[in-house]
Amino acid sequence: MQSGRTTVSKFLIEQLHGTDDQADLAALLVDVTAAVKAISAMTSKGALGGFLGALDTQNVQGEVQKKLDVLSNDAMIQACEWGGLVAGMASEEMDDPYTLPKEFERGPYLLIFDPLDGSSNTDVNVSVGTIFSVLRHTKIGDPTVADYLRPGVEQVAAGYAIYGPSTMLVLTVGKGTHGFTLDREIGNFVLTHPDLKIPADTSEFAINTSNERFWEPPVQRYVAEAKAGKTGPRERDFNTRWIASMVADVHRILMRGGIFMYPKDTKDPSKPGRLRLMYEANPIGMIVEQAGGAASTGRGRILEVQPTSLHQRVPVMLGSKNEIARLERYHAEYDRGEDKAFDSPLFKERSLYRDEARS
Ligand SMILES: O=P(O)(O)OC[C@H]1O[C@](O)(COP(=O)(O)O)[C@@H](O)[C@@H]1O
Repeated sequence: MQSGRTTVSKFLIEQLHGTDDQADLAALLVDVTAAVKAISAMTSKGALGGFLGALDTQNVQGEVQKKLDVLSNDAMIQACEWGGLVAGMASEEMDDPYTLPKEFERGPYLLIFDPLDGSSNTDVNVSVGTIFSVLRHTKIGDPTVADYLRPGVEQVAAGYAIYGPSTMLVLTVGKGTHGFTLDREIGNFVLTHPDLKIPADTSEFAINTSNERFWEPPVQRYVAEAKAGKTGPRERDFNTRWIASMVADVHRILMRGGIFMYPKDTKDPSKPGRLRLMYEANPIGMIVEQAGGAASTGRGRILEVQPTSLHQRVPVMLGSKNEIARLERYHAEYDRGEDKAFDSPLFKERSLYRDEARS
């Protein structure tokens, strides 16, 4: 390996030196990187390995499972169950938490993950990812579901892998957010993006605009003003991107700023959003905050949401903190009934959206 390069294991041991989690947490995260390398090999092989396509099974969200969803889930379990570092695991692809086989020692952590994020993109060769969150588990014996339902502020580590042109790992143990690139020649992740910082301001937003008429007015207002650009109250032009892989959209924001939104909408009022709190919003929220950004439901900090179920969904708005602050202000004005913006000419044009969303 080229001199001066730092591998992820060396980096973690240095970052965790002298902390309670010194050895075990570093070891667990290294086990996670082993799973990520296995998933990276499968995603990069694609059709050659017969890894594409869907199964005739559905996960607890009612989504048709892709072959890679299940294979990635297996890879995470096999890499992390044997080391005596976890007491249990929970995943987007499993209805209930995974109980370790009897022969494996129970460890001090709970690992919660989305084994393959953006799986709607697997068959079209667009970047996908793996997202993970680590909580401390101090109780003796197998954890109950309630042991997992802890707010994001209690995470001791979080990260994601992105399987794109290169495979990268971005993680935090609460001391900033750092990026590593998989060097396939040595089979290891090397520190390439230390101390990532998200600019406070941005002119780039990411949201699935096909849901626009279902959004709440504060989000309609924010997007309408961004689209109006120089001709509107923001007096500058905005750009938009939507990859439909949260990891890929968030990675872009860590590289150059921006905001990502998957707000609640009236498409399915029973669901307060599409993305899951425990293994999407919380880990990404910690990564973004540790990089100087903000992560909000629109009405408060995501990491302070008290979970009530393993697969619950939340509205997600995250990225450049000044734009998130603006979005929160729009929500507060709307909730106080002070949404004067909706009397603006910009909105008179778009009255269609407003009325429907209020009804
Ligand atoms: O299909 P939509 O509405 O654009 O939603 C895309 C969003 O859904 C997700 O694919 C959900 O994640 P999963 O693929 O893990 O279910 C996110 O990665 C992405 O941001």
